[in-house]
Amino acid sequence: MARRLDSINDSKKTNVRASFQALRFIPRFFKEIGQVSPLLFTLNLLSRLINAFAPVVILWVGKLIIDEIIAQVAATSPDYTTLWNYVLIEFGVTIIADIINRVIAITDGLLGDQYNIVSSEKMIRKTSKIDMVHLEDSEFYDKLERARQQTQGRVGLMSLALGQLQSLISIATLIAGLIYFQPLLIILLALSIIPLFINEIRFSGQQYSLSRSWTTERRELDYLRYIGANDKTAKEIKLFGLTDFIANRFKTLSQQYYQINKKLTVKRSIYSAIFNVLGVVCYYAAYLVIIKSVLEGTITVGELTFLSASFNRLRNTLQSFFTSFTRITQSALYLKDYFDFIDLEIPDEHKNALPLPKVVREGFEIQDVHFSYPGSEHQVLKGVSFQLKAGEKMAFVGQNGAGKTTLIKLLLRFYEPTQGAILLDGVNINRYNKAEYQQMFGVIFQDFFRYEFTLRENIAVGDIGSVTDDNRIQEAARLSLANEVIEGLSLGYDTQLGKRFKDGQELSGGQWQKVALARAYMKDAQVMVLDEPISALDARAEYEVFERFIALTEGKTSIIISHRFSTVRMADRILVLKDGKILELGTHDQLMQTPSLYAELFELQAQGYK
Ligand SMILES: Nc1ncnc2c1ncn2[C@@H]1O[C@H](COP(=O)(O)OP(=O)(O)OP(=O)(O)O)[C@@H](O)[C@H]1O
Repeated sequence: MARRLDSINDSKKTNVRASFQALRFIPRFFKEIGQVSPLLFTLNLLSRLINAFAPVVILWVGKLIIDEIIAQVAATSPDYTTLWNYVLIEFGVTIIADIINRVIAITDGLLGDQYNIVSSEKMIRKTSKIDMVHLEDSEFYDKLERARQQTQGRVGLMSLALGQLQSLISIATLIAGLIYFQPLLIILLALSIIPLFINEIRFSGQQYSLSRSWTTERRELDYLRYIGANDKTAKEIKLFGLTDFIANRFKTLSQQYYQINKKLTVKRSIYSAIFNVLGVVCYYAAYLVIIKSVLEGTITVGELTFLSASFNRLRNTLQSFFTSFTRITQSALYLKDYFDFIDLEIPDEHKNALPLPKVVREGFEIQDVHFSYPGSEHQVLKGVSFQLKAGEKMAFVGQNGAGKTTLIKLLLRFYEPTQGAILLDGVNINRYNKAEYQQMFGVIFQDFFRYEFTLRENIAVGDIGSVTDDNRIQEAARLSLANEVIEGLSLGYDTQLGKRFKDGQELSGGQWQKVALARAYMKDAQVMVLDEPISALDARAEYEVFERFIALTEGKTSIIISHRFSTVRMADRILVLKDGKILELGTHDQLMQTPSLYAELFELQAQGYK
């Protein structure tokens, strides 16, 4: 069942066969819906089953009524009892069918909503298990986009597919009526419907191909829409006068899609119209056959109304059955994307994983690590080797793009080295269970996320299980100086942060950093990593924060990335990276005593403060 990511790189051309093949996902889709709420699902199916017979029953009673009227009009002493009973039956059936229709509509809505919740949750959970390598891959994002797109269409697909089952039974009963009275009508019916069906299937395949091949562009359109109307980008867009640039880019791209789509839609409509005319011709041919039978006295007038109405009803039901069918095949192709995504194979980390050391004894050993990002030729790390001893505080410094953050990402197993290895207590880190291994770290990245949650929740994301533990949250806030932020907030820890939601309060860059830093203090992590998350703090605050960090992580292994040398010097050892290689490694004093890049940069910064 599980599939590899690269095995679902289907070609863009999707044909009719692919549409039909995608239908194999429908039973699984129904199974999932059934599991969401067995009761609602059964009720829905039963209601549809009962109502499937309603059309033929109503038409048949209609025939009985007409025949009865004609009989009573011709009778010398008419008796209307049977007639009124028929009318009463038709009335009853109509009312009951209407009530059942409401039940179908309600259960459809409820089931659809519930399935939407369950499947969206599944997607969120699945995404969290996917490797960073895939998450940073644009092709992967296209898949995700198509799977997400299916989320919106799932409710409609469900009622459509269930409706098809109902239509199928109605069609069977109506066809049985036609065969009983006039088998010739079936041939006319087939003639009127089949070309329309083939046409629908053909265009539906083309429509999906088009929409699929435009996934990347649609993602770009979404992005342009987002940056064009967004509080975060508004400042720059205004100041740099980017509105026209973004709007024009959006317009050009969407116009291209519109034009291709329009061409296809118009073509599809023209063909449909032609085949529809054929349908009308067939209907009138059938009508003539029926009239002829009445005139020859082989069927009654009631049967005439029954047959002509049945024929017409069948034609309409079949037509909508086929149109819905093509819509279903189209949606089923998206369903395939969704299931492909859900079925993505995640290597079983628990198998053969070694137990993680409870306490790090020796530390990390980075052995001749080389690394290039997937899909890139550029070697970011070129043979990096060093030891990070247990309990040691190390600082990484180096120019922008030197590879500091990349080194951290490898240490955290977001990526694997393309060459070389990283050992923890003498064992390659990829031998440990990844989730457990990553739990060992308390990390704050420079591009930490600003969650538009409350302040309390923003701090608690460092250890979300403790979201109700006021003492821990307050202590973490005190250590990171985030408690100073609270003074300006109306609802204290319960203040909503950010501007997206009602009563949200925005923080300054430095205040956000203090909040993010508090996350690192939320859990008692064995290894702490601060990847330049406090660059926006004022000099006094940064110094204070680092002093606390050093004191608090006493005896713990930690890594600090910073461009401020006053901070860096507090580390036990300093590693200077240049173009993916280690240039220098030593204590502050050692590096200062030799003519080093570190000493040069340190002096340069110190001069600036004089
Ligand atoms: N996800 C990625 N995919 C491809 N290349 C990347 C990715 N992230 C970083 N790089 C490249 O890797 C190189 C090193 O980046 P890295 O973020 O490790 O530098 P850094 O030393 O932390 O820099 P800074 O001080 O600016 O944060 C850069 O050339 C960058 O363009």
